[in-house]
Amino acid sequence: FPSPKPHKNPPPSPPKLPIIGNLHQLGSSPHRALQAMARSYGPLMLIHLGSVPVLVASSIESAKEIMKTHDLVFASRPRLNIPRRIFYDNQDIAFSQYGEYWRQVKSIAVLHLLSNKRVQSYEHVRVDEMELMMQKIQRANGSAFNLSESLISLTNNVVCRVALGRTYEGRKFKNLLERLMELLGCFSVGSYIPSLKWVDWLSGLERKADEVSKEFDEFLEGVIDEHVNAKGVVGFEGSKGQDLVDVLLEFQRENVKGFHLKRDMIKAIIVDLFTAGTDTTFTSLEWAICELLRHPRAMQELRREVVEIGQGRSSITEDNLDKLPYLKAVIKEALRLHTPLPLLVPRESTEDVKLLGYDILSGTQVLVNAWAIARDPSVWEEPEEFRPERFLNSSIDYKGFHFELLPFGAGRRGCPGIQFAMNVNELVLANLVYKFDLHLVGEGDMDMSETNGITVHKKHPILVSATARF
Ligand code: HEM
Repeated sequence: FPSPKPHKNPPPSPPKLPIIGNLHQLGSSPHRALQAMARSYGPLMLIHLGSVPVLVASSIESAKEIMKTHDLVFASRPRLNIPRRIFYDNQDIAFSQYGEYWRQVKSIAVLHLLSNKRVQSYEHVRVDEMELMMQKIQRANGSAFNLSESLISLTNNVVCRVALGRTYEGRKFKNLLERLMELLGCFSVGSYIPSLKWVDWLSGLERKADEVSKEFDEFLEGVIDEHVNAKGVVGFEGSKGQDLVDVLLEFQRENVKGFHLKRDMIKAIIVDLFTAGTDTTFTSLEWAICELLRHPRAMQELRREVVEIGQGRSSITEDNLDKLPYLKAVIKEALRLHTPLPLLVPRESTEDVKLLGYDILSGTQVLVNAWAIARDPSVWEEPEEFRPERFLNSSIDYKGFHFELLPFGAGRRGCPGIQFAMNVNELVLANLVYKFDLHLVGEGDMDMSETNGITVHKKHPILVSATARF
């Protein structure tokens, strides 16, 4: 925790309560509560979660200051109680503190695990899993079909096959992943109010985190042993070439640049790929489909585009995807309205710094309200409306260079999995709309309630009735 230093010119702060600070104001939907607070206290405000000062950025300018102008100062992450227990003392990529270790593992991720070339090499995995899902929908033969559940299986299976070489479809693995994600979304009192650390223990939160990480560890031990024993027989059932565990084990053997990748580090990175890669990808796809079902004109336009490209062939292939501007616009618009991680992943400053005239102390936690920026009426026309057309003649992209649209963050800490996620989402969405007429099951409008947690899902699954078009 930061040492109490005199604070010369801090950003505006809402009044706080003793001990809990502003915690009680966050409610079940912190991104919405913080958006409302920013209307009174400005686009750069300092709130207090327990005893921890947290800087909240809610405008393009303030986000740019943090993730571009002073990106290096804000390139660390806070040490939080639950992630520390899950990621082998933060030896993963997403939660590790800024420094040489993070630089090494991030560069392994960017250059070797998630590079465009590597992602491309798994096209067969995406196509297989997409076709399997389409067959399941077809078999439902027009009766109510839980599309959300199917999308979760698809994203889990893709990450499993790419990372581990095969799928683990049993209920047990799915349940383990669900518990892991739920824990990451839990609020740990002890991380913010040191004097109440015992609450995490008493509530069973720490025990649950330790149990889940132990179970995951046993699972990963088995996976790694399997890979080590199968040395030379690269790739498992159904996969061609290397999977990501193979790539990491090769790094370990070769000791590249004198950097020794220990077994715990490999496991932490794999857990990261699951926690950062499955839920986010599934959620963004689910919201995109949900908006299309609510907006028949947009659905029709996308249908027109894919039919023109598909020309009666059985599927839309990956090499067609670049010829589908409306598809890309739909996905961008869904990411704008439903930023899967609305407050991104918290950062932490490592030096004192001046931001928009305010003094920010070293050790301040930072949240960027990307969701609020993406709905800012001073930036976006009719921001609450789903209008994919807004992106058709616009250069605005989500890769971290346009600060009005930041679903993947930006700068050094930006998401390395954009290509991975987008290849899955574009392929699945294009084929779903190409192959089926989808209708919402049930009466009335689609329920748009959100879950609370680090990733914001649709609360209730999408149930559709699908008629095959071929
Ligand atoms: C639609 C899907 C996804 C969304 C919305 C998303 C979003 C994000 C965000 C907001 C961050 C934090 C960025 C920041 O601090 O500036 C992040 C980091 C990260 N993401 Fe993603 N992500 C997605 C998919 C993926 C996938 C598929 C993978 C890997 C398979 C992945 C791996 C990571 C990792 C390893 C980090 C940590 C980077 C670091 O701390 O240096 N993400 N992601």
